[in-house]
Amino acid sequence: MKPVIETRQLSKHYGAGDTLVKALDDVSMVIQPGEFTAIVGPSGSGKSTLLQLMGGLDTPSTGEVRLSDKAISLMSGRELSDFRRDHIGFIFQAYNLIPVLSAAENCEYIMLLQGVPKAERQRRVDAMLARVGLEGKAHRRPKELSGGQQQRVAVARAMVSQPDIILADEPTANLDSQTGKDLLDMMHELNQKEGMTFVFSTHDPMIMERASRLVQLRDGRIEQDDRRG
Ligand SMILES: Nc1ncnc2c1ncn2[C@@H]1O[C@H](COP(=O)(O)OP(=O)(O)OP(=O)(O)O)[C@@H](O)[C@H]1O
Repeated sequence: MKPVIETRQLSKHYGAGDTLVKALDDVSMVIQPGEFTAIVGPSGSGKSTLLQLMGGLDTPSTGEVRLSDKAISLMSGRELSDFRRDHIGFIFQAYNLIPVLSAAENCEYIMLLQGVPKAERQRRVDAMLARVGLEGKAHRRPKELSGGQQQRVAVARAMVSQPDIILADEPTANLDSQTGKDLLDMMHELNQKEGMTFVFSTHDPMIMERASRLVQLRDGRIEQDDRRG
């Protein structure tokens, strides 16, 4: 199977000399379609840095990221932003919804940029909001929704443009444990039923328990990489 994302000897350094920080240090890994991967490790071990580089939101100091077998470094800025838009869904700890747009409009936005026709946009938004349990709340703005509901909108927004992979940076960190569990159940179901590939950066034991693969980072390096079942 063609990997969704591959990193080759990826490093990200900040500063120099005595103040050099190796946020990521020689990380090579392959994410296969259908995986439900948790990247774990102590605070400062490089989890967010790895996710940002994997999604082409940041550039490495050395090494390479390949998305669907294409090297990011060979893409122009425009090509990369189009590629990200069309192939990668992002979910962030702080939800990052657009406050002035409704739940439905937040989901519709990327499809507008993709040029998806209106009727198709509407169909996909309705189906996806129902899928994440938000039917009836399509017209609410983020501030009229709870944290868990906002994160559900973020999952719907990430899924609705039919990406190859969802990169989720500590998606449950701001949620109480029951709301976090419900959200995780929903993402796990999307993985199991629809084969959506997920990579999480997380401290959440519930995500670690469900993950099909656990990658442990320490000081910017992979300490352990276990696939289960
Ligand atoms: N812009 C930056 N400038 C300097 N150092 C940075 C920068 N961004 C990250 N770092 C450093 O890189 C290292 C890895 O940071 P990163 O945010 O990836 O860790 P993390 O594992 O996601 O941590 P947490 O679990 O606390 O979110 C840390 O030592 C951090 O201080």
